[in-house]
Amino acid sequence: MATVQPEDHWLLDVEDLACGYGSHNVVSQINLSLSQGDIGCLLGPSGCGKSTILRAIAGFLPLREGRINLAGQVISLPGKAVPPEKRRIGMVFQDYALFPHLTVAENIAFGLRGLDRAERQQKVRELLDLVHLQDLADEHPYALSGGQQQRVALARALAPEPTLILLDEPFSNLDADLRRRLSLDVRDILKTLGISAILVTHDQQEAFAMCDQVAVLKEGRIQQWDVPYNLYHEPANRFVASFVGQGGFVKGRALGPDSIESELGVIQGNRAYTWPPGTLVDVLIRPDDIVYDADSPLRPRVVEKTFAGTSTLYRFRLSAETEFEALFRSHLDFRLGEQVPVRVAADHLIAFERT
Ligand SMILES: Nc1ncnc2c1ncn2[C@@H]1O[C@H](COP(=O)(O)OP(=O)(O)OP(=O)(O)O)[C@@H](O)[C@H]1O
Repeated sequence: MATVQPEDHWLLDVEDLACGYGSHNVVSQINLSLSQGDIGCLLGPSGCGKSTILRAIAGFLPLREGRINLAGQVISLPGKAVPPEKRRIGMVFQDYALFPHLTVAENIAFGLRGLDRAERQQKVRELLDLVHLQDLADEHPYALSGGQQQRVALARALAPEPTLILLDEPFSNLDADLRRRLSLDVRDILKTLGISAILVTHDQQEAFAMCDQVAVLKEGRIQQWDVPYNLYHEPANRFVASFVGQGGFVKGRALGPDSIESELGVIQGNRAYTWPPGTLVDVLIRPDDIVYDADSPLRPRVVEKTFAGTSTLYRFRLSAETEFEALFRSHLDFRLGEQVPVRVAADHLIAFERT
């Protein structure tokens, strides 16, 4: 298919993609671009279309609109597509999908059919080293833990030296601790090799820890494609603000471009809004925006308390219509019903006009 113009520097460039099943589009107006070596993420609630986009990139689902470019080549257009096996895209799935009758080494060697025996053995050794499974080369998958099986699946996907790796909820069968460690290991491995990847997940901590750019999806549309820091501190809309990170909204009234009057006092930030004074708004309050201050006249009541080891998440009620959360180090220990002096200490002022 046609080669993309040289000025197109993206490794992966998805433009105005729409696709779906049966009569309706499941995703549309999807635009995202990845540089060589970057890890992107599709993050969103169940059914929002994450796997559908991944299938379109892998070549398993035809495009209804738009275009996908990979490494300077157009790989998908409506009615035209490079077949999946010719895309140089590796895939890792939630259920590992290893061949049960093959050993670890044989599973990894599966994708290396073009090489002679010595080259294949050498390559398998390198990959086993990379995923730290040197000692398990002759084991069968059933003798391995979930985390080890997923490392084998990653090594197998990396063996043919793909241009891009697609990871579809690869850690969801693992417990929380292993999930966290393996996601960081996988990031290290991909970064060492300089291989680009797209991760599908509904776990925002995993997305933040592992990815350079994240697309937050809702009902088949990207709400924001951005670096994790901006998603958290500069959410593009109310959905992203609520979906990413913890927190809730408190009613307020604009005093000026960067200050809002609310039941929690006047909240000021580093953002200039264009709305006129008096506009009714909802202000986003993150749990880390609230600090304990013995001198504060603001004394909300504790209505919920979740102990999490080093910290405790409190839910406070200030009035019938104002509740918010706060995260305190756990030595600040308050009882349910207790009134606690707090104040807002936020430098990012995120607010949306009340509709
Ligand atoms: N093969 C299919 N045929 C018809 N509809 C499908 C098919 N696969 C998915 N869908 C529908 O498309 C929508 C998006 O599905 P998709 O699997 O892309 O979502 P997802 O965000 O990956 O969800 P999850 O996190 O639950 O895996 C859903 O409404 C789903 O029911």
